[in-house]
Amino acid sequence: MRVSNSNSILEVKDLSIGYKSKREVTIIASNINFQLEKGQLIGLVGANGIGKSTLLRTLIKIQPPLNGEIRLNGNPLQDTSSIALAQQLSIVLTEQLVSKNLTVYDLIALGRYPYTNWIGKLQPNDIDTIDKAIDMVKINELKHRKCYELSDGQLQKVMIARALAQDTDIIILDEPTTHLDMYHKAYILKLLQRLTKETQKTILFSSHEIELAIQLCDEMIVMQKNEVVHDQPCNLISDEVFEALFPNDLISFDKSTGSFRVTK
Ligand SMILES: Nc1ncnc2c1ncn2[C@@H]1O[C@H](COP(=O)(O)OP(=O)(O)OP(=O)(O)O)[C@@H](O)[C@H]1O
Repeated sequence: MRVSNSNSILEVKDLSIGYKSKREVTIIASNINFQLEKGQLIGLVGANGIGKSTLLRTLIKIQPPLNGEIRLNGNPLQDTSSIALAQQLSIVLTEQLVSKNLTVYDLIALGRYPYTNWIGKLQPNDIDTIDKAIDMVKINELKHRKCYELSDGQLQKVMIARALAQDTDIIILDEPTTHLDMYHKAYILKLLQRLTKETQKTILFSSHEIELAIQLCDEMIVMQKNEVVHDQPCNLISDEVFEALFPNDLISFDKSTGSFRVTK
């Protein structure tokens, strides 16, 4: 694959994703092509069951691609060791397998595991990175609390701080706005937008908050039945990509406001 742009963090070429069992291969999406660059906020959207989580799982190397190439910082993902992967890519999943008995600080400190020795002893630069992550997400007042004491919105911020402490080029989040109210959905996505600008990290998230993603993202990946499209939100609107996302018997997309309306 061509490494055409030194700012390119993640490149996907002719990718097919899906599931293989002994008896059959189920292709969820194919011919996926995109290139994500440094400092961008990218929203991955599409209808329920279209394959967003499958795509993210493939990008984070939990699931093998059926076909095609994924390159992280120019190197094939399949050849990237677990430790090298953890130094370049961090993950925030919806259903986190965190021990909620940990304090917020200790949970965020776990983000440093790719850099600490086998005892996991934090060095001064680790502590500095953890403190910066806590400051950036503005959760200083939470740091001595136990994770089980947190609301969903607070826990989401803590998980984002943990990913920042991991100090990777790209952070990938699967539905970070699930369980949040309207205000906190906007808050979390706005926080991600600010972090891309302040840190120049690339942040890719999946979401059903299409209208917020249109307003906040630099680029979006839209999964449709027969095609996966990647472009800036304004181009996706003028190409009428959002009109084709859902059956139009119930909702339609209003180009002028960038929002969906219930058909009367
Ligand atoms: N382990 C699996 N084996 C086989 N098929 C699977 C598996 N996991 C998911 N699928 C199927 O893959 C398709 C895509 O699912 P996926 O969870 O990726 O969609 P999604 O866009 O993330 O959905 P949602 O928005 O509802 O979370 C669905 O048809 C689903 O049934």
